[in-house]
Amino acid sequence: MRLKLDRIGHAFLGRPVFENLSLALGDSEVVALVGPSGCGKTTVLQIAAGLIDPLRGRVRRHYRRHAVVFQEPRLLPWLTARDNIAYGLAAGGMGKVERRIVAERRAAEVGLFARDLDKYPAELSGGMRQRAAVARALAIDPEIVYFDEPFTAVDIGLRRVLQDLVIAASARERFSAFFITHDLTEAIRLAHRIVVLSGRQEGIVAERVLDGAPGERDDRSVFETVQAWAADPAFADLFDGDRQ
Ligand SMILES: Nc1ncnc2c1ncn2[C@@H]1O[C@H](COP(=O)(O)OP(=O)(O)OP(=O)(O)O)[C@@H](O)[C@H]1O
Repeated sequence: MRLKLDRIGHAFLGRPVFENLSLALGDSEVVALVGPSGCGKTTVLQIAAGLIDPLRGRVRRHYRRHAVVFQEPRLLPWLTARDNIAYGLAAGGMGKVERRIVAERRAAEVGLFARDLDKYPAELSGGMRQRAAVARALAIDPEIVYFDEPFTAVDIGLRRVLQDLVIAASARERFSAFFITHDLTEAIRLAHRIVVLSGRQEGIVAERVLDGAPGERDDRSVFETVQAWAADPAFADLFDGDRQ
C-alpha cells in the first residue's frame, strides 16, 4: 500500500467539497479519479500529495519520493529543457555528469530529441513542454506520480501519445499513479482501477476494476467500456457534467 486516505473531508471558505472520502492506492497500481468539473478531484490530489492539509481525516503515505505532473507544464523559464528535467536530481545530491545522463535518457523516453534539450521552455511547443514535464517527474524515480489532468490542454493526437508514454513508463518502472481526468476514455486506457467522485459532495460514488493491463486494451474494448458505463447510473454525474 502506497497511499491511504482515511475518511478525509475538506471545505473552502466554509463550503464543503467532500466528506468521508476513503481511498487507497496499491504498489504499482494506477488509479484514475474521474468526476464532473468542480467536484473536488484536484483537491483530493493536493491532499494526497501533501500540498494541502485536509480539514478532517487522515492521510497515510508509504513512500519516499513522489512527483506531480500538472495540467500546465510549470517548467522554469530560465532553465533549458535539459536542466528542467534534471532539476530534482541536484536536490538528491547527484553529480552534474550523471544528472545530464539521466536527463537525456528521460528526454529520449518521452520523445524529445537531443537538439531540443538546449532550448528554453519558450522555444518549445506546448506538447514538447508537457513531454519535458513528464520527463522531469520520472527523472527522480518516483514511487508514486500524481497526475492532475496532465493532457487536457494538448490536442487529441498528442494526448494519446502522452497517455501511451505513461502506460509504458508505469508498466516498466512500476510506480503507482494517481491520475485525475474528466475524460473517461483516458481513464479506461491507462488505469487499473477507476473511482468516481460525486458532483454532490457525496464522496466516492462508484469504483470499477478494469480487466487486463492498461497497455493491452485495444481501442474497441475501450470504446465498448465507455459505452457500457455511459448507461450505468453510477456514472451519470460524469456524463451530465460533460454535457454542460
Ligand atoms: N483555493 C480555493 N479556494 C476556494 N475554493 C476553492 C479553492 N480550490 C478549489 N475551490 C473550489 O472547490 C471545489 C473543487 O475544486 P477542484 O479544483 O478540486 O475541482 P475539480 O474536480 O478538480 O475541478 P475541474 O475538473 O474543473 O478541474 C470547486 O467548487 C472550486 O471552486
